[in-house]
Order: sequence, then structure tokens, then C-alpha cells
Amino acid sequence: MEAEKKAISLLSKLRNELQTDKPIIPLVEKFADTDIWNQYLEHQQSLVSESDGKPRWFYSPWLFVECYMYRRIHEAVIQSPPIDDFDVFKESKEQNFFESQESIIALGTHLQELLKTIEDLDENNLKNEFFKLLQISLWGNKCDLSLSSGNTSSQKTNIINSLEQFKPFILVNDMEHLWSLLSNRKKTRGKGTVSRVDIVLDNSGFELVTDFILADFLLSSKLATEVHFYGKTIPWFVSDTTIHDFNWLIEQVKHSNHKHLSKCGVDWENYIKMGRWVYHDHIFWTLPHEFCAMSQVAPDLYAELQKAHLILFKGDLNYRKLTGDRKWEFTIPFRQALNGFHPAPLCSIRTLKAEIQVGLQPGQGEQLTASDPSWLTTGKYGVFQFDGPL
Ligand SMILES: O=P(O)(O)OC[C@@]1(O)O[C@H](CO)[C@@H](O)[C@@H]1O
Ligand SMILES: [Mn+2]
Repeated sequence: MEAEKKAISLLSKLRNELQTDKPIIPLVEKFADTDIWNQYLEHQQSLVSESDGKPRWFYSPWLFVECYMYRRIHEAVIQSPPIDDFDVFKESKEQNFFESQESIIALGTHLQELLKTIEDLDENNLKNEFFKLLQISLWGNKCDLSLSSGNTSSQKTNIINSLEQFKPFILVNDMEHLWSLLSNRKKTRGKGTVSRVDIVLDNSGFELVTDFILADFLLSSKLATEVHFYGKTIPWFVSDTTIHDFNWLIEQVKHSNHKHLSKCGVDWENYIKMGRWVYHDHIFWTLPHEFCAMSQVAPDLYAELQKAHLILFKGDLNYRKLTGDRKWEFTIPFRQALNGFHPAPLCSIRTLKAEIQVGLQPGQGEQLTASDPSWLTTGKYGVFQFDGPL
């Protein structure tokens, strides 16, 4: 109880600092990333020219203060042993999973039915199935909990039946490039060679299930021989996946009463045991840095990503970090916004929740603003935005 009281008082202090636009202060508790964070704060400070020279909550870049807020929430917890491994968002993440049960069962059933005949599917049918599961993973990204302020944001209807209806809302659709890349590699790779797809995960719960379904299909269709996942080391943007969420979800699926779903769970656990699915942790994902800084700030992670043949970046926050969260013109090419970040061919799979979008056709953004003024922030629109080999 003493520890809880302490954590709550630290959180109240944080809320007060935020609400009254106090200066951003350095982190105090020693943790793996404390020094890098404090260096970054100093760098932000050097950019401020006002009289007291301190970055403040209301006048600093949104990406930076938002990441800082989640890092400070974590600091309040690690300063309060013995509850220092407490995940303040655990309950809402689990609730999202349970509330999406029907939809999850429908997806598990769809996958298991598909796997029965996958060996006999011709090229065209395989491609159609690939596109379906990509779109499911895209719309799964609607279900994040930070946009809804931690309120329920589960998937209640069977998403498979809605794919055609949602298609007009895909603003950039590079799915064909993904297919060409993976199917050409499948045809030309020699026996025993690897095709590796890396997925930079976003939200736990329903979205993570859609990512697992896609990853299972990638192996079962032989479009990939290995899938590597990247999660967050600390609780992040409410619903983001940690190793605990990753393992918890597979356990839940495995112990489901539904035979198709529990089969999914058994298979997924086996993929992990066999090293065909690999989970990676790295503190870089919970730093405020944009991805073009990765090769300098986290060269080991950059080198790991370079081993992939394709990297899928899930979600809105990853898109903001890919593009530096800048006020780009809507028509600027995606590659230009990536600003030199190119560990391997990559694709952002993201529903739009923040006021940034690049790579649109001339006039497309203006047209959307006229017909649907909140198009950038509601999660109603989505993109598959690919940046191919250099
Ligand atoms: O990355 P995700 O889960 O798709 O979205 C995270 C998000 O909801 O959090 C922020 C709002 O707090 C926005 O950047 C973004 O829309
Ligand atoms: Mn998220």
C-alpha cells in the first residue's frame, strides 16, 4: 500500500506538471535508457531560445512530449518497489482482447479453414488471401487504446465481411509490391535459404491477433520462412505490445475453448519453440527519436533490421517516427520523408490518427479535407505505403 501511495503521488505530480505547462525535467531513476533520454532532453533544451531556456509541455514537439509522458509514467512505477514491474495499462489491454472474442474466433476459424487447402491454392488465390490478411491487419490498427483515452476500442463485428466496404478508405495501396517481393523471392530462393519478414508491432489485443494470423499465413504459404517481431520494453501508448502481452495472448488463444482458435495457439507456440517466430526487445522503440536516427542511436537494432527481406511497420506512432512527425506536404514522396532510413524494403501499415500523411496524389489531400475534414485523425482511412529496394 505504501508503494501504491508513492506511485500515485508521483503520477499526480506528473499530471500537475503537464496541466500547468511546467518545464520538462530530467529523469532521475536509473534505468537502461535514462542517460539517452536525458541527453535527448538536453538536446531539446539547446533548441529552445526563450528567456528561461527550458522546453515546456505546451510548446515542445508533440511526439517528444507524448513519449516523455509515457516514460515518466513508467518512472513513477519503477520508483515504487515492490510494484516496479506493474503495467498500468494491463487491464485495458486484456479487456480489449476479451471484448473482441467473437471477431478473434472468426479470424482463427478463417485461418484454419484456409490452412487445410493452402498447398492446393493457385497463385491468384494465394495472392487474394494474402491481400485479405494484410487488410485485416491494417484495420486491426483501428483498435488502439491511446486514441480513445484508454476507453474500450475492441473489434465486435467480423472484420472479414467488411473488407470490400472498407477498400475505398485505403489512400495508398502498395499491396502489389509486397506480393511481388515475397512471391518472387519464394520462386527464386534456393532450398534451405531464408526469407525473413520482420514486423514492428503496435497494439496488443485484437490488432496483435491480426498480426499473428498474417505471420502464420506467411509461414504456411512459404512466402516467408521466418518472422521476427519487435515489441516495447515498457508499457507504451496504452495498448502497445510488451513481451508479457505477446506471451499472454498466445497462452489465452491456446487455452481457448474454441477448437480452431486453440489450434492457432498451439501452432504459434511451436513456431516460437522452433525459432521460426522470434521476439526482439530494444529500448530504441520507447525513445523519442525518429527512425532516421536509429543507425546512430541504436546501430545494433539497425543491423538486425537489415537482415530482413521486408519490414512491416504497424500503426500510427511508427508512421510518425518513420516520417519524423513533420508537417510535410501531402505529395512529398515517402522515401524523402524517411530521410535516409532504409534498413531493408519496408512498408507502413497504418490507419491515420495523427495529422501527417505523405505520398498522396496531387489534390488528393485537399479533396479529402473538403469532403471529410477530420480524415487525418479518426482512424477511418488507412495506407499500405511501401519503400522498395534502393
Ligand atoms: O500507434 P497507434 O497505436 O496506431 O496510435 C497511437 C496514437 O493513437 O497515439 C497518439 C495519440 O495519443 C497518436 O499518435 C496515435 O494516433
Ligand atoms: Mn499503439
